[in-house]
Amino acid sequence: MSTPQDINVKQQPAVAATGGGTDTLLATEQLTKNFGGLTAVDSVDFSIDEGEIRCLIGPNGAGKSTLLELITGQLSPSEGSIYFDGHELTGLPPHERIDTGISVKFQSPHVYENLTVEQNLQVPLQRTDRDADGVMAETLDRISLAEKATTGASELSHGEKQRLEIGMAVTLDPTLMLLDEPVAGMSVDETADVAELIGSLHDDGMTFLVVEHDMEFVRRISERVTVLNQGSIFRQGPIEEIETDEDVRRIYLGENA
Ligand SMILES: Nc1ncnc2c1ncn2[C@@H]1O[C@H](COP(=O)(O)OP(=O)(O)OP(=O)(O)O)[C@@H](O)[C@H]1O
Repeated sequence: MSTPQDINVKQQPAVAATGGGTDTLLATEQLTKNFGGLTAVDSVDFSIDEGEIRCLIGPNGAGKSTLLELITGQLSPSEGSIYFDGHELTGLPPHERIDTGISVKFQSPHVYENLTVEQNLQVPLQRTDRDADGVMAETLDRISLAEKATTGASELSHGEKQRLEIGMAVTLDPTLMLLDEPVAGMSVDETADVAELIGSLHDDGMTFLVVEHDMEFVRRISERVTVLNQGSIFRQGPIEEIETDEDVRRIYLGENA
């Protein structure tokens, strides 16, 4: 098992190559993942600045979830490196990455159906030495589930379950939150609630990387967007530029337009 090295990401070539500024929080360098003969993520140099809400978009099979899972450590890269907040993450197991300040909410809800809302939040809280009562009250309030604290998770709507899972990640007070399709299958109102929740966490300084297909939601939460296509970064820039880019429309937006 490798140990975190004190690497200043600001000095990494990948950061310079991808235009990362002096506040780069996460950087990947030549990150590659092969599944047999298929290259799902192909030599990706990618970076996120501290305080950003970055959305990662792209057609089905572009490699978005794979990139996320390489960052969390669910998958090991075939080649390349990942740096976060001054440490090299490559080779660290997922739980050690969480300890560096990365939390993740995967695509499908991972709440404990047989526990109440409060008990679900207690699960990650046990990992921390934070003031459990204070964090519990604040989180319930943030995710608008205070009135359902003692309700069984199985009785929650899809949107409430998604908010609960974001809340579970928030209890760890992460620096970077990774969200994989957080509003998939949600109603317009539920989607608006999640956008508001992300906005309020961002106001408090949290950085986000969000994989999402819902362009209305992307427009609402993100200023800067990265487009992945066939495992490579295809375009990167402000949402207004990305949306009007003919090539992006062709490979991605055309699907949903
Ligand atoms: N465990 C795996 N084994 C083999 N191939 C995989 C595995 N995981 C993903 N792939 C393949 O890698 C490619 C990228 O998949 P990935 O799920 O990362 O794409 P995505 O952009 O997240 O797609 P979607 O938007 O549909 O979720 C796809 O061709 C997929 O079939």
